[in-house]
Amino acid sequence: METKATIRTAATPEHAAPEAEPAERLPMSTDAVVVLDFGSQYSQLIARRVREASVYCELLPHDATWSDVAPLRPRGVILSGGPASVYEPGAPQLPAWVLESDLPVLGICYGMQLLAHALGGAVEPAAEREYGPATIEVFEPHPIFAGLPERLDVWMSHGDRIARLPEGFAPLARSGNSPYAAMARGNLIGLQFHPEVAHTPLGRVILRNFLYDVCGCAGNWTAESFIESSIAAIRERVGNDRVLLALSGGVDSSVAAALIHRAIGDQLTPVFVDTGLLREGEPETIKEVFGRHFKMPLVAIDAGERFLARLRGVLDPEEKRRIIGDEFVRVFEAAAVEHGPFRFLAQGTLYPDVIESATAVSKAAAKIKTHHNVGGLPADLRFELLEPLRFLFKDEVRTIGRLLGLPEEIVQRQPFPGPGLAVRIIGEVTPEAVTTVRRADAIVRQEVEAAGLSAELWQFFAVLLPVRTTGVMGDYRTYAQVCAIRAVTSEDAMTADWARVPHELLARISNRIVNEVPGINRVVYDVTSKPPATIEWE
Ligand SMILES: Nc1ncnc2c1ncn2[C@@H]1O[C@H](COP(=O)(O)OP(=O)(O)OP(=O)(O)O)[C@@H](O)[C@H]1O
Ligand SMILES: O=c1[nH]c(=O)c2[nH+]cn([C@@H]3O[C@H](COP(=O)(O)O)[C@@H](O)[C@H]3O)c2[nH]1
Ligand SMILES: NC(=O)CC[C@H](N)C(=O)O
Ligand SMILES: [Mg+2]
Repeated sequence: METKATIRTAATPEHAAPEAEPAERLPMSTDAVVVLDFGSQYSQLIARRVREASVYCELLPHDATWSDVAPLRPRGVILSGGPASVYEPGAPQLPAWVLESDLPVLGICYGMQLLAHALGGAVEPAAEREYGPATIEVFEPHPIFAGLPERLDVWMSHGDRIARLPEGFAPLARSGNSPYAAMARGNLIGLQFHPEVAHTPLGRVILRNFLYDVCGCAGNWTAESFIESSIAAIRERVGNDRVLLALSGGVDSSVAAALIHRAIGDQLTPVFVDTGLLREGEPETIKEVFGRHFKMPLVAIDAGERFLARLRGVLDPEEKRRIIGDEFVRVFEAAAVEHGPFRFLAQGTLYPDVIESATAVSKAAAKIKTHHNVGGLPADLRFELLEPLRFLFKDEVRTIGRLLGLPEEIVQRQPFPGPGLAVRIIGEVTPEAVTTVRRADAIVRQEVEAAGLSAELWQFFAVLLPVRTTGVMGDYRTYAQVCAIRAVTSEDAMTADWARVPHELLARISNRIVNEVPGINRVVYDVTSKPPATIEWE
């Protein structure tokens, strides 16, 4: 379940995400399906829904080859939607292996149109586009609709439609706008609507029908099976060598620590770096909590001055991220001289970090930002990476953490990005700016916790803006900086909504920040969801 042993050399492309070796990802007995990503904004959601149905799956680029896919021994293939039109020149096409493999196929939206196009049907622009809720009428029985009513509320998002079915396909359902809302020929199935989104309320049943009845999956992807197989894989890969674990005290690296420790015991050395960009009280809390719950010695390194020195004068967010990723590794290299030798660097990297950082997962998906622990790693990394959580979503990691016996105070911590306060200071990261945003952040945290809202929110924090505005305090004119408050709800950080927190809470936060934090005279609340914004401002 971790990345393949690759010692990075000068020849390795700069900042490329390390490729994982599929054979290491799951035990022989686990059923898997492949999701081919044609660029839909919902591709990750399909993967999540499949995992929720206890079937292992991976999201692969639409042009993945059979040799990419074969090690997973898939029992079926799901084709995602996508922004292109199949009949346009250059539109992504169906890889030949999909039909040659005789595997069951579920094409969703663009995926359905591709199946139709590849098998001799006709796809054309629809006279009327169909975006939003629709009701379909299922008039032909098929296992994909087993146990479902004849009329189904679904979510549509398409501008093309199938004008003629390919030979041998039967229409299964229609909507007001789509005469072919679903089609099938045996185990080749197409759906014009999106079963993966919450707005298709019975979509999970449709996906389960595909996975269990059409593909014959047993649903044996569970947290317990993951723990067992990763422990075996870690032992085999690490052998008698030693591992340096980058421990932030956050959920992901704490769970990685517990898992790897269970596999290799004291061959593991956790290293916590105080980057000088952490929240108020964080270094102390982490050392204290770690000492209470983990039976391993922790190496703590104070590297605040190094990080701040390298960030001086840097304004560009991606440049900040790259520098921080690089500096982390330099600190680990120095730690290796003192406490090593270490063959492996372990990190709590998760699937969303990988998906959003690089185009390694999806050539059709754009790079949003360089997570310091993925795309921000230097090209000359001297460690092999050990990332046992690299294919997991956050909720899966929390479940695994609980099964490994970690307490709620660790498992429920709000996520905090590795680049820390540096990406919450828009513009240059100066020691003064760090002090200012840290104080404001502490107030946000205290007040949200006092209001009893922390469990409902995914993240809540302060952002310091490089904007000064006029104010009046004690009859004097002030001209000081603006602080933005960000509070979001989310399931997995891939999408998020701004939290509708009580106005009284915002009033208390605003009052305290303006009164207690020198340099800030105005507080604003961020009311943007993700997408179109991201959770962090940089
Ligand atoms: N201050 C730090 N010291 C050592 N390693 C760190 C530090 N900050 C981040 N890392 C490494 O980078 C990885 C990614 O950071 P990230 O914030 O995504 O995960 P996390 O801190 O483990 O969990 P969470 O998302 O809950 O904060 C961590 O899992 C850890 O391996
Ligand atoms: O370890 C990390 N290194 C990073 O470089 C990084 N950037 C964002 N985040 C966290 O990831 C989630 C999604 O954030 P965005 O919506 O801002 O992309 C949110 O939970 C962010 O806090 C990071 N975590
Ligand atoms: N959501 C989709 O997959 C859209 C498919 C195609 N681009 C269309 O507009 O019909
Ligand atoms: Mg963190």
